[in-house]
Amino acid sequence: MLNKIVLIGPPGAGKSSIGKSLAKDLSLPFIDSDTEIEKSSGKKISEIFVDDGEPHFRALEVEKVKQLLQDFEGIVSLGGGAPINTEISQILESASYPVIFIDVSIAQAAVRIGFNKDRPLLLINPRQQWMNLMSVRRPVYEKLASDTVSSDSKKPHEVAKIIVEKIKAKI
Ligand SMILES: Nc1ncnc2c1ncn2[C@@H]1O[C@H](COP(=O)(O)OP(=O)(O)OP(=O)(O)O)[C@@H](O)[C@H]1O
Ligand SMILES: O=C(O)C1=C[C@@H](O)[C@@H](O)[C@H](O)C1
Ligand SMILES: [Mg+2]
Repeated sequence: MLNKIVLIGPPGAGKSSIGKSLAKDLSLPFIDSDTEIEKSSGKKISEIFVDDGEPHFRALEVEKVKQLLQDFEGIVSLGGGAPINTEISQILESASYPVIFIDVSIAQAAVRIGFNKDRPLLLINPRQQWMNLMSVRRPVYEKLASDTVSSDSKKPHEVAKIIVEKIKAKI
């Protein structure tokens, strides 16, 4: 039985929006690693970056994501940088559940991300930073993904529908 689907991809791909739609379609619960880190720490991600630094955020992230991947049954949206951690990538690489890379072009990501202060890695020159992150991360996302779906020019519920079709075709 399908009890877990993990969504990976860069900021602005639509993981959180698509994940919620997918959860509704499949009548499964939804969880977002960023939101869970914020709940446990009582701080926004941007505050953790400013107050405690990125290494502290990454330490919280690896523990939270490992716990979610082990215990949570439903749709899991991971923070954009989570798959870069070796412990997390090893878990995803040997996973028996679908790992979906939500791809997006820089043109669409730029529109969606804008200058949102909630994305601490993209505060200065967000377009260039996003491209820098993607040049390192794209090969990792591609290696870990059991399927890739682009969210360009599609609404979250349309992407969710495509994901369901791809997964059902494999069962
Ligand atoms: N398919 C889409 N078309 C247009 N806008 C979208 C689409 N998907 C998401 N958005 C919008 O883009 C923004 C980013 O979406 P979302 O938060 O779901 O992305 P994310 O991949 O979870 O990003 P992050 O890694 O920063 O959490 C939101 O404002 C959302 O409403
Ligand atoms: O791409 C990243 O490294 C990040 C993406 C967000 O989901 C958050 O996890 C945080 O802002 C870091
Ligand atoms: Mg998100």
